[in-house]
Amino acid sequence: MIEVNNITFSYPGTRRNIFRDFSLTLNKNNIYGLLGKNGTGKSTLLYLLSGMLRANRGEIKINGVDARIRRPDVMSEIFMVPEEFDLPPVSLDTYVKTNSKFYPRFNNEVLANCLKDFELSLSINLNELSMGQKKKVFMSFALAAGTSLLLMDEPTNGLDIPSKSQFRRVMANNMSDDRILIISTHQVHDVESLLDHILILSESNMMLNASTSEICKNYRFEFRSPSEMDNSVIYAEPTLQGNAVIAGREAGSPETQINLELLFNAVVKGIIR
Ligand SMILES: Nc1ncnc2c1ncn2[C@@H]1O[C@H](COP(=O)(O)OP(=O)(O)OP(=O)(O)O)[C@@H](O)[C@H]1O
Repeated sequence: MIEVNNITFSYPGTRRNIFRDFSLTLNKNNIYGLLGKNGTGKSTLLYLLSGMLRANRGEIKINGVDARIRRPDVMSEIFMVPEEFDLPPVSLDTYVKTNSKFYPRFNNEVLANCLKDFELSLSINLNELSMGQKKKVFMSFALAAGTSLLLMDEPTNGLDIPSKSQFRRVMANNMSDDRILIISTHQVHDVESLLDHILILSESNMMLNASTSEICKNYRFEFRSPSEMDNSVIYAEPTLQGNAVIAGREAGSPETQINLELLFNAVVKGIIR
C-alpha cells in the first residue's frame, strides 16, 4: 500500500507548488492509469513515489516506510521506467547479472517470456538497440524485477503499432496480486483495457480517483444517433460514427467498455467528478 499524506512540493529554485497538501492512497493488486494535461505533475508524482524527488512537506509511505529514507530493502521494492532513459553499452546478459542482484525476487523466466513476447532475443547488446527496442528490454527487466511498486511513464511512446498490443499482453500476463502498477500516459487507447483504476490529475489535485468497475457501474459509453440523444446523456462529442456518449447506466443494463478519451474530456470539463 502507498500512502501520500498532505505533501507539498516545488522544484528547487522555483516558487510554484506542483503539489500542495496533496494526498492519495494506492492499494495493491491494481493497475492505475494516471492521466492529466501536460504539465499537471504526473511525472513529478512518479518521481516522488519512487523516492527520487523529496516532498518539501508531508510524507509518502511505501508499505509503511517513508520513501525518503531510501532504505535498500524499500528501494528494492520500487522500479521506475521513465519516459526517456539511457542504458549502458553492455550485453543484456552483463546488464542482468549486474543489476538483478538489487531485486531479491528477480525472475529470469519472466524476463525471457517478456522478451519472447516482444520478439527480442536474450543475446543482444544494449548499445545496438533502437529507442523502442530499449524500452521493451527495460520494461521486461522491470517486470522481471518483481517489485511491489512499478511506475511507468509513457510506456508506449516510441512503440510501433504491433508492439502496443504486445505491451498489453506482456503487462496482463505478468501482473501479480501483490503489486501496484502505475502507468502515466496520454496514449489512452494503448492502456484502457488494462486499467483497474483511473486517476485524473489537474493542477495540484485529483479530479477523478475511481475504479473502472465503479465507472462502468454508473456510466454507459456508446455511440448514439441524434434521435437517441435522450435525458440519460451526461456528456457527448460528435464523431463520424455518431455521437460518442457517456450516459447514466440503469441498473440491470449491460456494462460497456470505458472510452477513456471521452471520460477524460468529461472530467476535465468538470461534467463528471
Ligand atoms: N526539473 C524541473 N525544474 C523546474 N520545474 C520543473 C522541472 N520538471 C518539471 N517542472 C515543472 O513541473 C510541472 C509538472 O511537470 P511534469 O513533468 O511532472 O508534468 P507532466 O504532467 O508529467 O507533463 P507531461 O504530460 O507534459 O509529460 C510543469 O509545470 C513543469 O514545468
